[in-house]
Amino acid sequence: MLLVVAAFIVAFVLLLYMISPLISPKPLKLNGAHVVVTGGSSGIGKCIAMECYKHGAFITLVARDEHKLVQAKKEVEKCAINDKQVVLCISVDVSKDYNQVESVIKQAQEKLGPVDMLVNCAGMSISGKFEEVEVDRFKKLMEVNYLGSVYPTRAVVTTMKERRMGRIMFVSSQAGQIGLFGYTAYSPSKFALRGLAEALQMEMKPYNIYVTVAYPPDTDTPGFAEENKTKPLETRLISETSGVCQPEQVAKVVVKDAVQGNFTSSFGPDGYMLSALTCGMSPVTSITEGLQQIVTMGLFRTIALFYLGSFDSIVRRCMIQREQSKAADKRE
Ligand SMILES: NC(=O)C1=CN([C@@H]2O[C@H](COP(=O)(O)OP(=O)(O)OC[C@H]3O[C@@H](n4cnc5c(N)ncnc54)[C@H](OP(=O)(O)O)[C@@H]3O)[C@@H](O)[C@H]2O)C=CC1
Ligand SMILES: CCCCCCCCCCCCCCCC(=O)[C@@H](N)CO
Repeated sequence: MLLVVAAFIVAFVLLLYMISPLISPKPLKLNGAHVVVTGGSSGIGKCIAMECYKHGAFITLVARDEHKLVQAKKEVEKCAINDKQVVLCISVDVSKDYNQVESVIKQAQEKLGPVDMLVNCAGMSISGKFEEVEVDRFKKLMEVNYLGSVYPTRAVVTTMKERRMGRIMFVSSQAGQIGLFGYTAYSPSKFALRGLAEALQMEMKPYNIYVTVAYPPDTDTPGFAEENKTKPLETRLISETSGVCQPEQVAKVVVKDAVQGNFTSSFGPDGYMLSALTCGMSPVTSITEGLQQIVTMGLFRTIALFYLGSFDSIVRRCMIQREQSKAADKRE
């Protein structure tokens, strides 16, 4: 009898342990909130700012080029839902000097109040074969994509912890979930954000601060157009698997996930599968999410093997084609 009771108690405690991390946080109210968007002057970042503005937020746009910032400010202002809303522009390089980043964030907080949500979207991509990418580009991408997210985050967390509230978003990429041909410099800088986010979330959760990592596929932006100018054929063919989406759609999804406090934000069916497959030890934010991961893991891994096979064959085909055309050139 005693044994049965003890077994029940143990089972109950285990169940509580399993369920406790699954409890969803309370959604953030965007109306009246101060949202800082780095990389807010273009592409995905600009659309995230517009999406938040449509929900009544106050916005600080952070980027380097002042002209682009002013243009973006005008576009964001068109999305206003009341006449109290304000868009502030700050020109700074988020990847260079921490003190500078800290001081501009301070300025923004003085003008628009404490930051409720930080969106780390400033970033860039360089693609190319490993041995053809200039060595200093590896450092550059880590600086912009990784340190450029660490610095603004570091500048806001103290106040967030004091206020016992906040949201921090990191814009990674599907190339931050899977390493692809041509992304030897880019992928690591996006994988790094995941590690940062996991560690940070564990520290921040008791303070009611929730971290979101967004993994968009190729998205139709000025940055994407720039990247395409030098993208290897292999990278293009492999990326086409998950298609190109519009920044407005991406913005809608990621803002919703951040508001809800979801740790992972993915886009489209491939994005969904990739996220379930690569969930690892990442935090779970709802019971459905946890159950879906448990049930689909084996199936998605099976599907993934077919994808990997097709990527390998793309790489092989491109190599053979290149060798043939080289040989033909020699003959001429
Ligand atoms: N488009 C895509 O296919 C995908 C993009 N992503 C990621 O989304 C993010 C946004 O991409 P996207 O919208 O395409 O890019 P864009 O090139 O269109 O916009 C990038 C933004 O970041 C700013 N920025 C770049 N470097 C710095 C810096 N050092 N300091 C401050 N601001 C900076 C730019 O302004 P300025 O140059 O004036 O500083 C600009 O506002 C990036 O992190 C990218 O890696 C992820 C998946 C897919
Ligand atoms: C079950 C398994 C499913 C597997 C699906 C795999 C799909 C892989 C596609 C990867 C696309 C990478 C896009 C990178 C976008 C990016 O970050 C740059 N464009 C930035 O400018």
